[in-house]
Amino acid sequence: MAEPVAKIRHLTKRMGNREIVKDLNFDIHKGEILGFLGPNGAGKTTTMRMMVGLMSISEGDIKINGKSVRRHKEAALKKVGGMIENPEMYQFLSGFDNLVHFQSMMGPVNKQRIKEVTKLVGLEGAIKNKVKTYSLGMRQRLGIAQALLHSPDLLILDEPTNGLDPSGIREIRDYLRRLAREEDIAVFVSSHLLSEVELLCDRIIIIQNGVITDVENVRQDNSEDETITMALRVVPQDKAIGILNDLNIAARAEDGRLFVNIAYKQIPKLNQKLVEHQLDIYAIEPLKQSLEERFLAKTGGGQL
Ligand SMILES: Nc1ncnc2c1ncn2[C@@H]1O[C@H](COP(=O)(O)OP(=O)(O)OP(=O)(O)O)[C@@H](O)[C@H]1O
Repeated sequence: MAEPVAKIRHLTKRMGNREIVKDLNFDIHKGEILGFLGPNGAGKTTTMRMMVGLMSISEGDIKINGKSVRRHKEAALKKVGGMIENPEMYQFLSGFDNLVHFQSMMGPVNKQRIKEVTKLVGLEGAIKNKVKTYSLGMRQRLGIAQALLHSPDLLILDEPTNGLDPSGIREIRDYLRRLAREEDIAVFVSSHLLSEVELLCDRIIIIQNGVITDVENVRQDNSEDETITMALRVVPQDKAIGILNDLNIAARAEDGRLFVNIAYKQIPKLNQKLVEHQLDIYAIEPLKQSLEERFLAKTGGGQL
């Protein structure tokens, strides 16, 4: 795998005698959307503020493209775009003029880039309208466009879907996925909603009380030897059980389905056998556990 865009090592933040963030270690890779999931007050914003240089680091370091945020802050943050808390916008200016204004504070205005980022977040039709006419979702997208102006390799977004309705959440999700895929950007996004990060992210880091308690792959690629649980809806069932037994696969019948634990690579063979014996196959599907179920199983019902 290519070098990670960001390497977070032993990252710690102290305020007074409290450790708000304790010894965080993780990497963020190009093209991935990494979720940062935790309840209110877990330390997500504090971590992100350190990652965009808005807050000093007490201990440890963050390296972006190999450059240390602690020692070479300006060079390290050159390729980082962030939207932490609600983006500040001029309500009486158009979205376009807001982007021009923001870009002019950082250097020369590049209208071509403004057009590109506008397209990336799907605001072409409204970019000349005043921001005060925008919905919350459009403002969030304009904030993301602003963070993208200088073509960052790493985009850091703190609760970008906060306060949005389901269609607004969906829009942000679609645009972020497109960004990661088409621009090959690493996206690090926080949320306190498990169901939301599960839909959006490739991988999720769970933080509780300033400590990483879990890292989960959301899009699971099954390796050949991995054992998975499959649910089979086949008729007649007793004949199917006989075939499974011949293949040394134990089956459990429940609710009109058969549940089997088999190696991923055995699935085609099983399929073939059932067809050969002319069984009626209605479904052969992996029994997926939702992230919530996996999380509850791991924490023994712990609260997020
Ligand atoms: N400037 C500060 N001084 C003292 N304590 C702080 C400060 N900022 C944050 N905290 C505390 O640090 C903890 C983590 O806060 P943080 O905002 O990082 O959490 P969070 O996971 O982003 O939660 P939320 O979603 O509510 O913003 C909280 O207990 C908060 O009260």
